[in-house]
Amino acid sequence: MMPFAAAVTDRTRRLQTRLCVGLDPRASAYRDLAHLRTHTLDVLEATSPYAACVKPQLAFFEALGLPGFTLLEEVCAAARTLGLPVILDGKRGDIGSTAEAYARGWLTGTHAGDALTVNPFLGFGTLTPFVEAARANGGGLFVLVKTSNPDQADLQGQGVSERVAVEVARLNAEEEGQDQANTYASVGAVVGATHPQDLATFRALMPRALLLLPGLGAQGATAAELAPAFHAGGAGALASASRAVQYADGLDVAASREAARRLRDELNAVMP
Ligand SMILES: O=c1ccn([C@@H]2O[C@H](COP(=O)(O)O)[C@@H](O)[C@H]2O)c(=O)[nH]1
Repeated sequence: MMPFAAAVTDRTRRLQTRLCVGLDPRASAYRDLAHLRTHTLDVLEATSPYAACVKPQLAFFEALGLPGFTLLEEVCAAARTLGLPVILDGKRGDIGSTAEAYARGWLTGTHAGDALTVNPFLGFGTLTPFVEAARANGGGLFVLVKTSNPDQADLQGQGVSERVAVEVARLNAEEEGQDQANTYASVGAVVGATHPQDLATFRALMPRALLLLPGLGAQGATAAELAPAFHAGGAGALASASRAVQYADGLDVAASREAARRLRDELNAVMP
């Protein structure tokens, strides 16, 4: 199986899409669990022709309890059938021994994804179990570098994000020589699409990292501002939208499909 970063890059090139479709199934939007399940799987299938990958938000699945884990497994299996790499958005991170369990569960377990978002806030050493699991399994990581929310400035300003970015680049440099065939290494970075003024800096600081850019649509970011995150030819980043696709017009799946198509086209129109 192709490593995660290579699989996403290959899909981007073949289907000409840089869109990551987020799945954040909100229980309050549905009659019952069966309704939530059907709609989530229908949105996944309907938007897949326009998606480079899919990003289930673990919080919404965990909030459903055991049935949520069952649904997550179904989503991951359906995505694989559709050829879509899966990024689990869990923002995991903890002391090393607990990080090992997170890494095992979310990168190698029964409900594992192809990639996981991770939080470096407990220290760079706590990323090691995730990095090892990703490298050993052809998986990917997205380290939180500068998140999309306005409150990120409380703690992520004043050079902190840049420091994390330098660590991401260092981890990726360790892979040089091991896997020169792949343009992008296993460790990617989350940089909010809501910070267009910073995208060129982070692109330059992390040349071999795939950038995950959440915040497209509902959080106000537009495709037109995201070009600096991409390398020439339009590779190297994934712009992510959840509510703007899944609930583009209530629960109308055709509207979700159309929103994904439109976002794909808007991103393609600004590629360097
Ligand atoms: O910096 C970040 C990291 C992750 N997220 C997650 O992405 C989606 C965004 O949902 P929208 O509906 O497209 O706003 C959600 O799951 C967040 O937890 C983020 O927003 N920002």
